[in-house]
Amino acid sequence: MNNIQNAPALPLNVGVGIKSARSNIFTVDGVPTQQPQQLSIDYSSIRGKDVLVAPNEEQLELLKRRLLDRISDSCGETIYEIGVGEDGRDSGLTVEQFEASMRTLRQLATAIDADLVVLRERNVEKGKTAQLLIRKHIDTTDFMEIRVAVVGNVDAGKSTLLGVLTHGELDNGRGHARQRLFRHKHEIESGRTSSVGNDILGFDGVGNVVNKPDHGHLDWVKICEKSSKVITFIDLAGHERYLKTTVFGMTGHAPDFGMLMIGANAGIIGMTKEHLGLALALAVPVFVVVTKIDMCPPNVLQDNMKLLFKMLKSQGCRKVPVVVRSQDDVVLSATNFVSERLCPIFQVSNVNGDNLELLKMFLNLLSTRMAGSENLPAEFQIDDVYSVPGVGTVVSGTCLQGTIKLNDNLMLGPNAVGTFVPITIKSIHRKRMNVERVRCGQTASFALKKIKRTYLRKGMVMVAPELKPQACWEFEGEILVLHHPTTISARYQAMVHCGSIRQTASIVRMSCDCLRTGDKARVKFRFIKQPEYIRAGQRLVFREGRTKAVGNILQPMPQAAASPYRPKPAKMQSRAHNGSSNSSNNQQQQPATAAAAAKKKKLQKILAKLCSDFHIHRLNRIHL
Ligand SMILES: Nc1nc2c(ncn2[C@@H]2O[C@H](COP(=O)(O)OP(=O)(O)OP(=O)(O)O)[C@@H](O)[C@H]2O)c(=O)[nH]1
Repeated sequence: MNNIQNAPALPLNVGVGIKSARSNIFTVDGVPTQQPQQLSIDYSSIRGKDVLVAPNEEQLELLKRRLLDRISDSCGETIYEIGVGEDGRDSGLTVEQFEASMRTLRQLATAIDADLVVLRERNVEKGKTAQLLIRKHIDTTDFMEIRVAVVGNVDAGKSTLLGVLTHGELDNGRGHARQRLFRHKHEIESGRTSSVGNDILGFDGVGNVVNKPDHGHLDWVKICEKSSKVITFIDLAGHERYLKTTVFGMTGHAPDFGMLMIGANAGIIGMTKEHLGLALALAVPVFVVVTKIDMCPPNVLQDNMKLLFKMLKSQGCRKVPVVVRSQDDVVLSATNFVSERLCPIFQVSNVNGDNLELLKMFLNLLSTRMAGSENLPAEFQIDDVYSVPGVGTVVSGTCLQGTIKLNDNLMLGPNAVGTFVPITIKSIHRKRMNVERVRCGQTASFALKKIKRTYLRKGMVMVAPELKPQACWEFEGEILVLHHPTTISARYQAMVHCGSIRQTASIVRMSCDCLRTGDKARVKFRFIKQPEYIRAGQRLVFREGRTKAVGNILQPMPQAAASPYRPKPAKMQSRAHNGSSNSSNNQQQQPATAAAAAKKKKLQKILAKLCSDFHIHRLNRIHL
């Protein structure tokens, strides 16, 4: 079985001078900038493996700038490798050089007000190297935020693992740990998650868990105040019945990573492949957690691991699976995880706690994928709307770009006719904590001034006025059909999930006559109910029952007008039916219209009877 040591070598995104996953635009104060002249900082004098041993004043200043830059690039922390040169070759320091380098790095960390933790020390041919986590102190109202979507089949142990991680108490194997996470009575009774849940796990500057439940309850504000990094778990339902909600959790809640849970004894069953496919389609990097290893016979575990490896390595996934067994493996997999190809696998038990520490260490090292667009105009997608007594209308969601501050004026929309209205931000909460601003990649709730709850819906956005937002009835996208029993042709209707938008759309035209499983096409869609705010490049999922297509938006079409005409949906077409789409559409339209007319007549009859029974005359005015 593969261990991380046997996995193909992947480039590390750490180390002095080794390029970070995101583009580096260097600045004097470590804040990312778009100004090209700042790129001219010459770092050539700090490229050597022994630069930290005895740097001069100038080198020290450059090292500090470089460190600040890397920290701001990763939104608050970086993993630094000492004893490795810029080119990655010729690594290793003598014991004295290593000690001197550590002293310099500690000095630098103090100078920039950061914590430093040694993650991994290694003896290589020419001496010693180490990887260290440098995490900047941030004030009590700020913290780094990583969102992890928790997916997997029913009974894989998702809610249980989250209960164990966030409450620090092991499970009894009969559902004890998950009880605190359920939000509805029917969930407690059935033991099944049906909604999108949020649970948080906080880490301090040196990576210790700060969650301290008080009589089984977690105080989110206290956790956030003590945390440098907060992991938000988006707990999703495993049952097929709730797939629509699970898809919404994966698209609307903008997760940075996916945690695919698999029961060791059950293996890859039910919705496991479906959920993995969804994460892959949305380009969300996935790691796997195999639970229940305490109750699984070794031969069953081995067989299921073989199948898991086979699935991850298959053409559709193209992942490099690695089993994480030690702290070294954790550091290696966390630092290479952004490459999206690596798929770390943890084997844990929620009952006896096996390997849970490795999983926590891994979670502590994850860094956000949504960074670097703080200076752009603000864009916030709404995934939920509430009416809070004494506060008013509250919306929650994710800031996709820019920064939003208290009393900012933004444009909210689109409404049913595609317009946006100006609104003012009254107050901001992050994880139930009052804050003054929210940056890209962070989730938040806003209390809005002078707006009714009924005006709002999931899928709306709040954007900076300079973006001049426009709503679209139509857009062009490129889709790949993952599954359809027969063929898809023009006028086919299905649900489009795109960000927090969830609306039925109809295919207006396609670049080919019909689409079958595995086919790719350029397709023009039209929303059925109302126009939406969409952007080019957004990922989308197009599904109806077992039919599933994935793709991305190529071109929003804000100029397309609303039409009173709604195309009749095209139901599944038979395989034999491959002729010209136009003629076939006409043939189909007649029975569809006839059926609609018959339905209307029947409804009119019922209505007339109701009116005469109850002596109501005004009902006659209702148009069917
Ligand atoms: N022995 C053992 N039992 C476990 C472990 N993890 C979870 N369980 C048990 O497995 C059962 C199902 O766990 P859940 O956490 O409800 O599973 P789920 O994946 O959240 O299920 P849905 O919410 O329906 O999607 C519960 O009775 C848990 O006590 C484990 O590591 N070992």
